Amino acid sequence: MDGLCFPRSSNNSTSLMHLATGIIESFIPGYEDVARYMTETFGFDFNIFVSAAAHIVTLLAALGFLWSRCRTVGLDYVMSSIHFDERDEMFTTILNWLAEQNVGKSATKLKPASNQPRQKQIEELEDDDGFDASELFHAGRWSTKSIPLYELFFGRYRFWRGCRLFILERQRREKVARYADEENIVLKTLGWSTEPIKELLKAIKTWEFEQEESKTIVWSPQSKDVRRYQGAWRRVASRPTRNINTVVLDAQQRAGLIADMNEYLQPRSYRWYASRGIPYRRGYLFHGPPGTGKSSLSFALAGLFGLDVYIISLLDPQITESDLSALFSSLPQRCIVLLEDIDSAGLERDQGSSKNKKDGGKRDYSEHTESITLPDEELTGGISLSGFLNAIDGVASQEGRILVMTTNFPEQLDPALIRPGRIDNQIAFTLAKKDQMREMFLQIYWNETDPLETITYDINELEKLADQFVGAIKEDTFSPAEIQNFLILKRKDPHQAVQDVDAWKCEVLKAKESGSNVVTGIER
Ligand SMILES: Nc1ncnc2c1ncn2[C@@H]1O[C@H](COP(=O)(O)OP(=O)(O)OP(=O)(O)O)[C@@H](O)[C@H]1O
Repeated sequence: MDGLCFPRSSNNSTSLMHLATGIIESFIPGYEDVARYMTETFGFDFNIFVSAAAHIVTLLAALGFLWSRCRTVGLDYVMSSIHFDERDEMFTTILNWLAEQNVGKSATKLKPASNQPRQKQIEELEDDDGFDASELFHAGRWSTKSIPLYELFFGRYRFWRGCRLFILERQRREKVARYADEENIVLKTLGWSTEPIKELLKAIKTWEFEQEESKTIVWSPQSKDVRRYQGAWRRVASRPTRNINTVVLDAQQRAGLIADMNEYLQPRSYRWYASRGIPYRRGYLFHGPPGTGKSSLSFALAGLFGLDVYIISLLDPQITESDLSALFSSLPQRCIVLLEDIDSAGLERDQGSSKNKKDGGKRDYSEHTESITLPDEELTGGISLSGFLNAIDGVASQEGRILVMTTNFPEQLDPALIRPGRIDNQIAFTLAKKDQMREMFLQIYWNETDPLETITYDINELEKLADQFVGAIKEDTFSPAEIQNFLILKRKDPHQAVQDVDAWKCEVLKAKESGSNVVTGIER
């Protein structure tokens, strides 16, 4: 310290001061010169000033830290909270709800909504009339109009509901595995009861219901590698609900089916089944030729009763028998499980052929049907009939679900698959009857409720045209899908449909007879 010109004193505080000056100098070269200059200019020891400032800053930082700890611990003590991770059904709903509230609208940090169904953006576009229908459609241009949906970024948000303050914290969590949850949210409020948060959650659920009232949510099995962390099912679509009246069926058949499902779904039915020891499950088989409305009716029924649809393909190589059991056990209490084209799912029983015979895990179904032993594993699709029956009947399988199987070939199904108790009601779909064709014709051209249509037809005129149209086609000849396809082609003019129906009919029949199923060109 020889180079220093500060007045020397023998007391300890001065030597400490010089020590401090030396330390500061080693971090900030030139500090000594500045300190000397300041001391000489202003006539006081600048080192004392710096040292005091350093003490004050340290003290304030310590106090700040203590305050934040006390506040967190103290607030945690007087607050109740409910925690959600990504697997919880409410996780996305809460974020979506919040994004719509003032807190979401005024937030300065947002992120694109990861779980928002793409469908929503597309629907918002559908109302867009900024497109000229006479121009060629261009998907790229159309998609530039899509409005991305956002949700709150990680952080802490406060919002009021009535007189109560709520806090939402969106937190990133440490990754415990490749596909593990990476975030969670915590809803907090002041007080030692979680009731106000539960009330809020009920209101959020109601909001969600109102948002999706006219939607049917479709789920499919989660892919294998993420199933363990993100649950068995994944929401794949949210489709506009199909009005049950748009599926043209025999009126009595439709009414009977609706009454049957309604009776089953009523909460009191659960008690009735339980008190008699009958498993609370119901199964339907929709059978008939392709394009007769089996899938359409399944979705329309889901919409009518507000049920989600869970679709499983038994041919999915990712689904093993144990996966199937897990899928059935993690269904919600009320839903429709749709298994389409069950005849092609390769569910076979082992008849003792050397090809299929396996030693282990046999199950005897003699009690239910003829004396036949089924192995636990068959070849096709990895799911055997016994594995499938175990999954749908097993103790872990969710009660309250409705199983709908569809097939074009009911006669090919194993009796064990469709025995009462598994399939309680069978609905036969047929090729188009006269009444069905008439109803379809009227539905296509009667646009009373469609404000986008420019031409409206008088209902009496339409009824006359419908009669002419139906008069030209023999019933049980074409599927409703074929009729619909023709009417869509002629959707601009019902007169044209009546005029062209003979030519169309001949062409389709000719194609069917030749087995080609190919009809020439599209003529409007
Ligand atoms: N009964 C019907 N009422 C109204 N539309 C129908 C009817 N049947 C078929 N369609 C129309 O035909 C198309 C195909 O129908 P859908 O997929 O429901 O038939 P499907 O019987 O399930 O056929 P597949 O056996 O090939 O799966 C849909 O667009 C649907 O609107």
